[in-house]
Amino acid sequence: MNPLPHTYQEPILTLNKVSMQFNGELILRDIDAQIRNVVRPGLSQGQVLGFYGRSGIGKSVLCRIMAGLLAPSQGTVQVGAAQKPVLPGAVGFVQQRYPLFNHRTLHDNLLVAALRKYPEPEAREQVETYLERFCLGPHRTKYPAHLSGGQRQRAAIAQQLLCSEHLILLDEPFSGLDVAMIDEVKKIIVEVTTMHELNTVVIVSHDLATTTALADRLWLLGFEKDASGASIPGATITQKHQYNLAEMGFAWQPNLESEAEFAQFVEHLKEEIRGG
Ligand SMILES: Nc1ncnc2c1ncn2[C@@H]1O[C@H](COP(=O)(O)OP(=O)(O)OP(=O)(O)O)[C@@H](O)[C@H]1O
Repeated sequence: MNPLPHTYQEPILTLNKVSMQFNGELILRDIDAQIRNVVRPGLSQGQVLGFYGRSGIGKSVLCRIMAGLLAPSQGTVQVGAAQKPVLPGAVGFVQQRYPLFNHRTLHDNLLVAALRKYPEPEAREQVETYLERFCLGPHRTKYPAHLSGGQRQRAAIAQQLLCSEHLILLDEPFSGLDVAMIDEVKKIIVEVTTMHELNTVVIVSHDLATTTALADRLWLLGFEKDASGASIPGATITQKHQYNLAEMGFAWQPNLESEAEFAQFVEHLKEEIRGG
């Protein structure tokens, strides 16, 4: 497919020789990868990274490292336009259970998050903006236990965006959702990326078609092979497995999922994941 016009500016997330081992077992090895600010003429366009790999390969470990919640054994993670070393709280992390404070209303959950980043009057304004844009206004006085799964998820995404610096990781955002809810979450992700051009969403998912259709870049975590064909310990993201979907013509295209070329690419990804 024909790529849509775009250019790249400053780096937003840089992994520099990141390795991780637990008790002598090498889980991640020498990961060098980067997300840059993508700019489309006349549009406010954030970045969406799809992040894949076989179950148990180290995706959650790398997410915790990218979120500053776990220090790598070696290497560095730099975030933001200033490319500072990541600190806990700088990167939003929406985990599968969408943790919210149960004893606070939806509005107050968002306000607590916003007050971590903004002074009070601005924090309240930001909360109102997010309640409206994520269609949560009518539920503002409800407690988390009284929200639907989709509402909780939207609230958790809003909460993390309110207190983080543009970068947000979503762990399996489509799992366990019906088709209507998947459409809702897709809309929210597009909404997030059009709110600010530095907004960057990292989606960790086993739902390759849905995630790839939303993404402009993919990282695939896998094992490299040695000359004898045996896997080298420690999963990594090779250059070959850092797909630039914008340049391949697979980014920002409407109805991408119904295109034969796209379906073939998703099959290719499945093969690479099986092989890796
Ligand atoms: N704190 C820890 N101590 C020891 N080993 C750990 C620790 N955390 C993770 N691991 C190991 O690291 C490996 C990668 O785990 P991780 O949860 O990152 O996999 P994953 O790719 O996210 O899997 P899934 O897709 O099934 O969620 C596993 O073998 C796991 O047992």
